[in-house]
Amino acid sequence: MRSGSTRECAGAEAGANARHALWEGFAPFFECLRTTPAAGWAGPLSRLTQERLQPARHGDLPGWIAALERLPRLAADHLMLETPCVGVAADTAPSSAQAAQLREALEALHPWRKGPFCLHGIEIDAEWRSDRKWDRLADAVAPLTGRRVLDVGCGNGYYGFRALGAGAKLVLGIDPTPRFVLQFLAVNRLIGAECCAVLPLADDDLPALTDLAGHCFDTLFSMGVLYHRRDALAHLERLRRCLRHDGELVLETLVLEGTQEQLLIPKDRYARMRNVHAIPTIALLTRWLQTAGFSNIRVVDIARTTTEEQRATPWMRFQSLADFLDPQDPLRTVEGYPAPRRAILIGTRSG
Ligand SMILES: Nc1ncnc2c1ncn2[C@@H]1O[C@H](C[S@+](CC[C@H]([NH3+])C(=O)[O-])CC(=O)[O-])[C@@H](O)[C@H]1O
Repeated sequence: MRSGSTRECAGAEAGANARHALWEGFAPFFECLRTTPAAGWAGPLSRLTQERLQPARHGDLPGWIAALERLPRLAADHLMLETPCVGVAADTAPSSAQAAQLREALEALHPWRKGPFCLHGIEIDAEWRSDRKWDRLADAVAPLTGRRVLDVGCGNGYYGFRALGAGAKLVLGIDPTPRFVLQFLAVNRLIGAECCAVLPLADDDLPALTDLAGHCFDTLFSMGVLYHRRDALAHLERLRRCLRHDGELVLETLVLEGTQEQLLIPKDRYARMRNVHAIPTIALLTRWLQTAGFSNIRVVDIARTTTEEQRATPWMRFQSLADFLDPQDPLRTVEGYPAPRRAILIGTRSG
């Protein structure tokens, strides 16, 4: 029989191995960050990342880390970062045992909200066809070649990979949901991008970092986040301070139809989401952007979200948009509000 102290040692060793599997995924990014004007962020960011990913902080984390460790090591001979299905393939297809192991480890990270990903023959058909949003913005943003990109509320980092594919030299994604960080680590364990990471942070973490090494990003994405923030102006001001002068903000958010400055404040839920605080018209959103210090503001796309773009799939088996719309009138949510309609606005940091 094992003694208590042997068991403790075995537990400590397993914990250390799990931490190793995590840090192995972030290390190349921190090395890359140290070569940029944001080098001052590397220390605080890595400390914050370690703190937020303490296994004790999140009950599911040990299981997700174990899934990460079960991913087979496969050659990354062909990267696919410029195609709708982001992914990787090897010259030699994985064995059936490796393919089964890969599928099982990726399924352990369910639900996959953003994608698609094509990983050694396995297609992760996520809830969102994120490639469609990318198609709506790709030609409108300043060319990403050689730029440093910050993606706030990036989910599992789908757009970060697309930004690398479009020539960005460094992409930092932040998202406070640990599952999405682990999904990124799984995908990137296979892809092997060095100057790209998703870290477990929120927009509230940005001011402290900006004081250390502000103004260092050339392009900043904030997509699908503004309506989750109680103080939209504070969110926009934080974003501005991370951008260099003339740097570009790409803001995607829910908008209300109408030409006047108006704001919908859902009474309780909006499309079954508890945390949608406010939906402005484009006129009001434009004024918020001006107030926060952006200029050259332009609307590059307005689109109603369709049930082809957001839907349940085998990789996201919960309810999705079709369940959140009024079955008698798909132009309304189940609560009777206008159905989701999203706009992409681009502005540059003026001050
Ligand atoms: N305070 C916060 N700071 C940063 N992120 C946050 C915060 N609160 C929530 N999030 C994160 O913001 C993301 C919102 S989804 C957009 C994903 C991607 N951008 C997309 O455009 O597909 C919404 C949608 O599906 O559109 C989630 O990943 C949250 O964890």
